[in-house]
Amino acid sequence: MALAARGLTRAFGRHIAVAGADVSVASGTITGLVGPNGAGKTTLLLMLAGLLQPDTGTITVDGTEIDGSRLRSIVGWMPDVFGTWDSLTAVEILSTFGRLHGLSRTEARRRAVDLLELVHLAEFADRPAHELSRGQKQRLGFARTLVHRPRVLLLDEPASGMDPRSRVELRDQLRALADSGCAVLISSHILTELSEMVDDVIIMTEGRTRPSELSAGHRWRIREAGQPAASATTMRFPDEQVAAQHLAELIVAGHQVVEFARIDTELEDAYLALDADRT
Ligand SMILES: Nc1ncnc2c1ncn2[C@@H]1O[C@H](COP(=O)(O)OP(=O)(O)OP(=O)(O)O)[C@@H](O)[C@H]1O
Repeated sequence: MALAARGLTRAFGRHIAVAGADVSVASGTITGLVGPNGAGKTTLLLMLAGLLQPDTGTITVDGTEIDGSRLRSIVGWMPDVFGTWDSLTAVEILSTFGRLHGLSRTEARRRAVDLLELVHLAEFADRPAHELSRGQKQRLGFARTLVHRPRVLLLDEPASGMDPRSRVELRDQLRALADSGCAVLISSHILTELSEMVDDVIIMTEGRTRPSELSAGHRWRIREAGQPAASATTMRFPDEQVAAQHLAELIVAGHQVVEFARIDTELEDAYLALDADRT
């Protein structure tokens, strides 16, 4: 399912938090949303999730404009902090959301148990949520996001509080969801991690969006034997297959390639350049 928005605007009093933002997230892809504190990312995500009414602009799914209540049935929304009902167990919390999304009692319980397996919280299934650590609550929040099998996922700083293993698992789970056809939009300040995960990036500053150069593929660093590290070549390829093809051609042509790697600081570099522009 593809999600798109055009000219989204939202003000709080006289402060314009989002000022004509454009978003396009294709089915099967993961898009990063980055920008400084206060840029308007959460406000934008809330509008895309159908939880905040835009002042102007349109939101479409697969090309059809839809309203907030329809959006909420299609979209899985994961806020940066997942408030739980502390006295309910993990299974009860997920089943309750399942019931709210129209599942029968039996289906909701089965879905809750499956999702707790997925996020490695099965041992907490029948324990009250107040026993969960912050990172475990985030994982429970991710499970809740998936209860109604959403085809669009919007995640606001989902990895905050998660340990390294949980972050890697989250990344793999998001990729699997994208591969199954979901459109995923994820905001994060951890740019190196984000850059390993995303196919595309939207940069947001002062309420406005702009695509990043990453849309045109990633830059790769290439160094041959005897070539000083500082003078390694960099090239941009649209995808990994084209990069691999170029490497094969270099080898066949007799080049002694000793380094061929994607530059993972690319997003960070673009972001810092943007920050420098601001000051
Ligand atoms: N409910 C609200 N009432 C008034 N102002 C708000 C409200 N929500 C957000 N804002 C303001 O809108 C602007 C954008 O906030 P938002 O939370 O969308 O930014 P953000 O990019 O998600 O920031 P961060 O990276 O710090 O999470 C900020 O200036 C914020 O103070």
